[in-house]
Amino acid sequence: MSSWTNNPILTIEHLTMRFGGLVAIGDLSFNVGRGDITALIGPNGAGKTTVFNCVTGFYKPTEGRIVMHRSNKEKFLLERMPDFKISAKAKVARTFQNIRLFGGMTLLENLMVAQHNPLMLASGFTIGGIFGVASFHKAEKEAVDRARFWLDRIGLLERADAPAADLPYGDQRRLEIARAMCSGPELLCLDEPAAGLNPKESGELNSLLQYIRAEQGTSILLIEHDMSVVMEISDHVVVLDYGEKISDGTPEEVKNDPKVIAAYLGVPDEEVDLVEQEVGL
Ligand SMILES: Nc1ncnc2c1ncn2[C@@H]1O[C@H](COP(=O)(O)OP(=O)(O)OP(=O)(O)O)[C@@H](O)[C@H]1O
Repeated sequence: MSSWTNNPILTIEHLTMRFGGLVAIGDLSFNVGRGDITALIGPNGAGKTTVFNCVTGFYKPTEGRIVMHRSNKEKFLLERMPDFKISAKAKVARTFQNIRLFGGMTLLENLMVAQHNPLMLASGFTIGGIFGVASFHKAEKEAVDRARFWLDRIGLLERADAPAADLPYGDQRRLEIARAMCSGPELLCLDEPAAGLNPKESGELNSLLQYIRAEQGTSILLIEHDMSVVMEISDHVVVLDYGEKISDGTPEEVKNDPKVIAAYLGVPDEEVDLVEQEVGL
């Protein structure tokens, strides 16, 4: 049986999100398997980013439940939590469609900012930091070590003190993922990580994501339009169209699903065979 049925890390149950009269997500249910790379795909406007915004606390869903099952057996109802707690307690981190690094800060500083919460805690909310309390020094050293580990991992350790804005686009994308990893997530949500990357950068991204899954044990949920990335690295693919799930399975199953082909080609189901013949699929 599949990990998303057997051992889910995230369960989304009957999720609905309305914006006034517009139903962006309608009664959507799916699971994310623990240790899997799960891709959420679908045509433009299908509701993918809205799902991410509900999972990470940027939107409060109109209806439905989103449950995070942490490895220590704790359960969190994400639809009831503010975004900072979703990151700190439920251990869900995300990146955005548009890069949101602090361009004027160095690479190292960007990764230190991601660890602000544990550092504040260790400093007793500033006082301990000012007086040089040992626990703060220890936490600070661990934060620097973690930041350096991830810079090394993405091949940017030598540029630790350079401003983030000076990096090429592909490096900035990987730095964002490294920053999200510095918060120690169990589930990493990535919104179009391969957008705008050239084939070499796309290959580097794939290796990084496979490393995160295999060596760090972090589950990944990603929105992606680049089908080569989706087919190469995902274990599980969920397809949305007009806010509803139209397919859910392995990449192979989804690729051959007539409903998916119809949604992508924009033709009715009954005409799929004809269109496939015409385009040579
Ligand atoms: N804050 C909002 N207010 C009103 N409508 C919204 C809001 N956010 C999203 N929508 C609408 O919800 C629908 C789904 O949008 P969403 O951005 O989730 O789709 P998507 O699948 O991520 O699209 P894309 O692939 O183009 O990023 C769209 O019709 C969009 O216009």
